[in-house]
Amino acid sequence: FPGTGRVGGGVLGLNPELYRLSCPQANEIIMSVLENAIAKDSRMAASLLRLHFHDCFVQGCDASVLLDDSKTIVSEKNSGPNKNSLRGFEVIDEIKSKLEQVCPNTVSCADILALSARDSIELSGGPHWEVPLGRRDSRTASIKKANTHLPAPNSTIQTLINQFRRQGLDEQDLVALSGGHSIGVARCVTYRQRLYSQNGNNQPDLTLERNYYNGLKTVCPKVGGDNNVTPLDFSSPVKFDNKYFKLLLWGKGLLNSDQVLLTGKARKTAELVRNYAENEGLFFHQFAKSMVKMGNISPLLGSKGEIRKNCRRLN
Ligand code: HEM
Ligand SMILES: [Ca+2]
Repeated sequence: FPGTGRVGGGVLGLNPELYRLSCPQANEIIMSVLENAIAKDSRMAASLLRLHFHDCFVQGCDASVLLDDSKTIVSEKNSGPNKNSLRGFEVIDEIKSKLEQVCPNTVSCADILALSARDSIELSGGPHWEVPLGRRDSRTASIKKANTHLPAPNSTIQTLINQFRRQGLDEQDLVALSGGHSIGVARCVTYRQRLYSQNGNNQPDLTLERNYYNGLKTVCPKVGGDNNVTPLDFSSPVKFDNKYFKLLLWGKGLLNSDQVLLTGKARKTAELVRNYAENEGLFFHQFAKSMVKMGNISPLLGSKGEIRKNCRRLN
């Protein structure tokens, strides 16, 4: 099974069938909570996808991102990339409490994050994939790694490639997973630099298409409005599709980290952007593959970690 190879000391790898006997209702419960949550707030699918990503890039997919501050924990929620930005914690709480009622001490918070990300994509019109299961929950968190390992929106292409490589992910994974920005929104603070002073020279990023740039300036003024949000993919912000890549071809990527996949002078990533813009099936196929790969980053297996009863705190 995937996940087996990269773990030292675990006796078993991850297994998509893990809860078939121990919690057969798990999939249905998760799906029904998500359907309601997304019906109430269409952005929630995007927020849950991002939660899984921000978990996996910090200590691996171990639900470290869900831990609140406590005597022994410095929460990752207060790191630069996460603060005032991550959302969806209440939805994960609701899923966890329902699962604890029907199959106590069985489904880990880390697996709930992976399954919620998968189901959110499906509910948004994207591909389906099988999720290897059996990640256990950490007894630690790392605000330091959250501050250093999560990519920044003004990253260069080389920084993005390096940060993904450090997680065992290659350029194909970087470009396909960036397609997660097919849904959801970003705050003005995350892209303001591109509008007003891309290189500290009081000039906008010249790769921004003119009309798109003018529109963005109205939501994101030079001063103030830090938390004003705008879609990452304005052409279909709640539908998971390949429009994100088409927008990049037209100079309408929102974040610098989006646009440099095409313009950043890395021939491989630029070619992948063009391929995914052209062929949605190819994008869906690679996205599913890369999500499984990301979901397998350093899981806690065997007797490592624990199955938390409440995702916000240690048992
Ligand atoms: C390649 C490097 C990446 C960078 C630099 C990046 C950066 C960002 C930033 C700055 C935001 C807006 C946050 C805010 O304004 O509060 C965001 C949102 C989002 N990101 Fe990424 N991201 C990256 C990769 C990914 C990946 C790999 C995924 C998932 C597979 C992902 C999924 C999302 C989603 C779904 C949202 C919208 C969340 C919402 O609306 O609540 N991102 N990202
Ligand atoms: Ca983690």
